[in-house]
Amino acid sequence: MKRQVLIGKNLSLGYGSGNQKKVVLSDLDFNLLSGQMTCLLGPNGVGKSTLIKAIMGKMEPFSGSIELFGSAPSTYDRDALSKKLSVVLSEPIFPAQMTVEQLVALGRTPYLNWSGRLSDEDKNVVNRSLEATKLEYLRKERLGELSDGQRQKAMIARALAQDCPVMVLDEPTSHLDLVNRYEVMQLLQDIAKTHQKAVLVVTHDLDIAIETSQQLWILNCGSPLISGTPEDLILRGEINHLLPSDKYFFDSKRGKVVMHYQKTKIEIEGPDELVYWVEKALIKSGKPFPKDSIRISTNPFRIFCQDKEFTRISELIEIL
Ligand SMILES: Nc1ncnc2c1ncn2[C@@H]1O[C@H](COP(=O)(O)OP(=O)(O)OP(=O)(O)O)[C@@H](O)[C@H]1O
Repeated sequence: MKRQVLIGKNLSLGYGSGNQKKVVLSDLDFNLLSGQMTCLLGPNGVGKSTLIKAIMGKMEPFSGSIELFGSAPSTYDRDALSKKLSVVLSEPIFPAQMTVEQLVALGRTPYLNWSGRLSDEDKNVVNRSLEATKLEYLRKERLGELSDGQRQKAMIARALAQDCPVMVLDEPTSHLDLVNRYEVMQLLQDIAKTHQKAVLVVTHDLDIAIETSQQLWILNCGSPLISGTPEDLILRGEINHLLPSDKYFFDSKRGKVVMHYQKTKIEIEGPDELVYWVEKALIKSGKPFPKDSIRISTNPFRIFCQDKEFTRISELIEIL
């Protein structure tokens, strides 16, 4: 049973006051559900990090409300909040001398007794968090000596060790390679599902968000927050709210953002999938299109044009 853990109603957020007031987000309504990973997407400067600050209780709304388990985040004391909400910020501050293991153990701080010692259970949680993020081999390494991506994973491991019902991560995969991006997002999705946590991830990776999340929240300047399953947003065309330009659109058949290319005037004959890539390469080349029609065959892959036969698109482009 999914539960609403974080609710925003008519939320308006921004900076400054009086004449200097700058409203960044207005009339925002949302429900973050447990058991799901939700990805928050939107263009640079739209206010994603601002929303996270409000969720962390670091700023009061200009109007409307935000409730974490029924109370405004700013009303929780530090200990109580750190048992409800773990946060991974995009530009984390870290002591360079600290080891990965020490950082991850910090996630257990809210649960330590007066002695400040880790219990066996705390140590188990730290080990499980290192294991889940595949960081065991780096446990004794100092944070200052890690790559940006390794450090990013260590920050995620710390948030996992904090074991809160709500996890909020601001661009947690920005320094990771492609495979690690998928793996970390898949891990967060698994955690959400298996442990009934509500996970909110700010990301610019639309493809990975579509592939791994159960909910998308789309923020765009001046419009209400759009939310729904990725598949619903694609089928209803609402995903295009992320792409205000006439230059791009979300191709639902291919499942990715593509540019509006000017159609070629030449005739290309062959299987749709191959015609698509040959046409794309011809347009991108900027070369004049061949006067003759093009035919493409599969098994073996061949391009026939101007009485010649090519095994690669680049060979055809070279002669144009
Ligand atoms: N401390 C601040 N004081 C005043 N304005 C701020 C402050 N922090 C952010 N802003 C402004 O608020 C707006 C939203 O910024 P925010 O960092 O929330 O955007 P974002 O969606 O997270 O962007 P990005 O994708 O680039 O990280 C921007 O116009 C920014 O200039």
